[in-house]
Amino acid sequence: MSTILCTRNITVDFDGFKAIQELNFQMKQGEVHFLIGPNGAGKTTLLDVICGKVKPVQGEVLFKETIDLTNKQEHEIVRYGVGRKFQAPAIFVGLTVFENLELSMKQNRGLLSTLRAKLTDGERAVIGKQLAMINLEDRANDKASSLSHGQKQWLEIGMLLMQEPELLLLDEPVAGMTQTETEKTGKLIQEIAKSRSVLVVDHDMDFVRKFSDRVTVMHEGKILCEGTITEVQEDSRVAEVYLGRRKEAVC
Ligand SMILES: Nc1ncnc2c1ncn2[C@@H]1O[C@H](COP(=O)(O)OP(=O)(O)OP(=O)(O)O)[C@@H](O)[C@H]1O
Repeated sequence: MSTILCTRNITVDFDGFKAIQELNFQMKQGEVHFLIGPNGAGKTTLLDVICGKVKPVQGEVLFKETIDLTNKQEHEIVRYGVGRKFQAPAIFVGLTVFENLELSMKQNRGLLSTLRAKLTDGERAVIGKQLAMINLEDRANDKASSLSHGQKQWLEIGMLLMQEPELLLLDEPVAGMTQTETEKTGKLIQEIAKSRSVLVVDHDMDFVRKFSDRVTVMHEGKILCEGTITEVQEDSRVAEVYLGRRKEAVC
């Protein structure tokens, strides 16, 4: 498997505080890779660096081994094939589920002209396929505002997928979800990873256990250890950094 993403010696400095320190991280193509670690470990900051929201003071981020994302703007990074989902869903609640997906497909037109333009059969089929993937086929014509919390998250994932990213970054995608929604989200991520790579930040250890291919544990801006979830859980350093904070999380 080739490497989809690799960071070399990344350091992020927030006014003298190093949120990430000389970090060398890599993930393989087609992997569901989880980033875990105690609060403040630097997980979200790493996603911010990959998507161009935060610029490191040193190091580089290589996408598909050759594209250096470090000096690219956020919108360019999206075009290169990196999609980022933030914790709060960024959907248009006044539009239908179908329209939200339609809008995501046609970024080069304005909002009104996109909604007035006639879709081709091919485009309808693409949206239909996406609706099935995110389990919202029967909600296509409902306003996004009427969806449950979990369904809104899936809709946003569907919107990101309309851009055909090769790497999808998900920040705590199951936060606030019911057990059933969490389970469906895990299955959706596994389905996505059949054709793309997915990097997920999450605290829900049952979720990580069930759906990760590989796990990286971060602590104080560095990588503490990496491996399968079983390997990571057996590492005494991991138990140590969680002690007194979320001991139960690694047991
Ligand atoms: N814009 C910023 N300015 C200053 N400090 C920041 C900024 N963003 C993050 N930090 C600090 O950097 C550290 C890493 O934050 P980050 O959000 O990446 O951690 P995290 O591992 O995602 O934590 P959590 O699990 O709580 O979300 C924290 O100490 C945080 O307070």
